Amino acid sequence: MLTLALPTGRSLEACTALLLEGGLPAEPLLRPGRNLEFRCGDFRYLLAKPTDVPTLVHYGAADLGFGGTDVIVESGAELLELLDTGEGRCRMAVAGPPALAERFCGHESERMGLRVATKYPRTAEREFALRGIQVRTVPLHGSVEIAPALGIADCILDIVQTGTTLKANGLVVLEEFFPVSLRLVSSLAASQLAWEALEDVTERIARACERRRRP
Ligand SMILES: Nc1ncnc2c1ncn2[C@@H]1O[C@H](COP(=O)(O)OP(=O)(O)OP(=O)(O)O)[C@@H](O)[C@H]1O
Ligand SMILES: O=P(O)(O)OC[C@H]1O[C@H](OP(=O)(O)OP(=O)(O)O)[C@H](O)[C@@H]1O
Repeated sequence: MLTLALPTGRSLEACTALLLEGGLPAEPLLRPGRNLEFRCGDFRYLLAKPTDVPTLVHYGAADLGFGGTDVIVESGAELLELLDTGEGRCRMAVAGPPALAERFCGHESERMGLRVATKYPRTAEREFALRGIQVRTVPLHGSVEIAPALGIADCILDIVQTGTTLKANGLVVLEEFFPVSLRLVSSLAASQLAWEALEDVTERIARACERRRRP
């Protein structure tokens, strides 16, 4: 039996669709109610907060999991990426008031010490450090775009999809760090102990992704 950890929230619908379109038994996920665990044939599904999926996979509570690149990178968990589903595409970007744009065009020293509000403090520290810039993170759990107007941060690091939230809060993209999309990951242990089963599931989901991409 394989255990898959699935993120609740906006990604659950896409995960369920990919499983069903890949021919995996996942019908109960269409009406999950308050249940957090489902068994269907040879599969067991766990519903978890998106940010907890990498942790469940890392600690072996699940063999596989679906997660956005944003939460996977932020978790710091050592996972094996099996597939980029192409769903939930957006980008991890630094944004701020337009007046800050000049500092982002100039030398790194102009960005030193910036206060960055974010749901992704580890990612912020790592990505800015890779660019030779030390920042101070202001950790928040949501509504990050309001932080510069409140005076508690100079800029934000968050995911941007349509840009609607940035625009509504008077912010612009200053720099894009990396693309984000929904990935299928496994633990290193599961990849060694159950490689054939993982490969079969990955291929089925990959075919479902391909069919979705076809016009
Ligand atoms: N605007 C967006 N566009 C595309 N994908 C997004 C967007 N916002 C979040 N995501 C993806 O969805 C995931 C988080 O989903 P969501 O925002 O529903 O989480 P949540 O609110 O913590 O979930 P829950 O409803 O269980 O509390 C992220 O990992 C990201 O990859
Ligand atoms: O570019 P857009 O299409 O506007 O999407 C980006 C917004 O979506 C996500 O927020 P979410 O809806 O999850 O709200 P929260 O993080 O503030 O709770 C993300 O954190 C951005 O705020």
